[in-house]
Amino acid sequence: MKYKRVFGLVLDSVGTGAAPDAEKFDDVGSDTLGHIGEHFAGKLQIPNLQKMGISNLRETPIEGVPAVETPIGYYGKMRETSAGKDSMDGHWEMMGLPVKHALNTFPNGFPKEILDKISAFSGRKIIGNCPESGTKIIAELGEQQMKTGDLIVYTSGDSVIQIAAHEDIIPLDELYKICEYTRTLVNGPEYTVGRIIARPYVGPDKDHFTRTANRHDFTLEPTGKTDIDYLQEAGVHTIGIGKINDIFSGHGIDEGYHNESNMDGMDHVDHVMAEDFTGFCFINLVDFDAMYGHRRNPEGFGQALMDFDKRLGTVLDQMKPDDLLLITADHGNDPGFKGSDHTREQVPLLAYSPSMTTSGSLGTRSPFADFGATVLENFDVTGNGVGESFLSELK
Ligand SMILES: O=P(O)(O)O[C@H]1O[C@H](CO)[C@@H](O)[C@H]1O
Ligand SMILES: [Mn+2]
Ligand SMILES: [Mn+2]
Repeated sequence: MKYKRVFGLVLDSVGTGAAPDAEKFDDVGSDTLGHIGEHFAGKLQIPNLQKMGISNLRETPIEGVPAVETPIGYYGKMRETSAGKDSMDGHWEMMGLPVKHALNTFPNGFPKEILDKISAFSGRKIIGNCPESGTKIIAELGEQQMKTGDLIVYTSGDSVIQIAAHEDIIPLDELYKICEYTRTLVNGPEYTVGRIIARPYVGPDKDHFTRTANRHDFTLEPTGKTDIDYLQEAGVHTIGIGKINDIFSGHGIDEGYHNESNMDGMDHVDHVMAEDFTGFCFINLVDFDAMYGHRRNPEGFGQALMDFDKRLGTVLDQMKPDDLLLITADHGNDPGFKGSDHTREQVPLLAYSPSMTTSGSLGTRSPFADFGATVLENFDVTGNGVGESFLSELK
């Protein structure tokens, strides 16, 4: 059937086991959901994800979350084909635009010419210039920044330039301007970087610094049309909640909401669900990734999943017969794995509508673009042909 409203919910970094190409990323053995389950030793309670089939889609169920006999909808997995494992690659691929060529990463720091330009533009010195976890680098260099006003510039395993600045020392407006300028330096052809990320923080000293929700991602302009563009052009209403607007540089989004947190994001979902519209609502919940995955904190990650699951219960109760909910993730970020980077994993795929009369497996789908192709088919919109719709399997 065709649905009036489609909600596409991305649980940022909630992977479900190493992808077949994990070796290329040094991520063999990663399993975000599996390791969180092991950490909770039977006490992870996610009854709503469970009844949607979160363990049915796995070879080994999440500990404490047995597979159910009859899920309420359809379940499967997706495998990424993009060259990178960052949020941008994952979301673009979901919307029909896999990232074919690897973007620049900077394991040994940034080229001097780029740093010199940022320095000249901002009138500030640059410190950091290495891959590091964002909370560690502000603990190490934040007090120095408070004295000198220098910019903390760092990266990760992803194609990112991140600029951390204490909000009292470098005002937000200035930080955003520096990031916007930095964006112009790495749009290719010599250097092509996925994201410039403003990382503001507050606090009196290294033991009390906390990052704020004023984080802002300046993403590369999509290199082609994505499914959200095709939807918007066809007059289908498009809503972005959370990082979605940033990830697509605002392209294709009619109505956008910035999230302060996962719970705030779910408030936005409740708000949008109460509206009458025909269209696609694309949601990203980033706390799983930014607050727990990169911090390698399985306790916090599991708690965040349980908190989300409660809100998911409310969403399931509010859904109308012609609503479709699709849940997936953009990559893994296993809190039980080495390092602090994303992990190349398969991602869950869950589909539910109150009008479904049967349930079953959607198998393992690739590329992620099958997700967007399904949304396109639902609204009778033609895209670029990447991905295969599973709409007809939902009954
Ligand atoms: O360690 P923090 O600053 O959270 O940064 C992480 O967040 C970035 C974007 O998700 C990743 O590239 C990784 O470096
Ligand atoms: Mn992500
Ligand atoms: Mn991340």
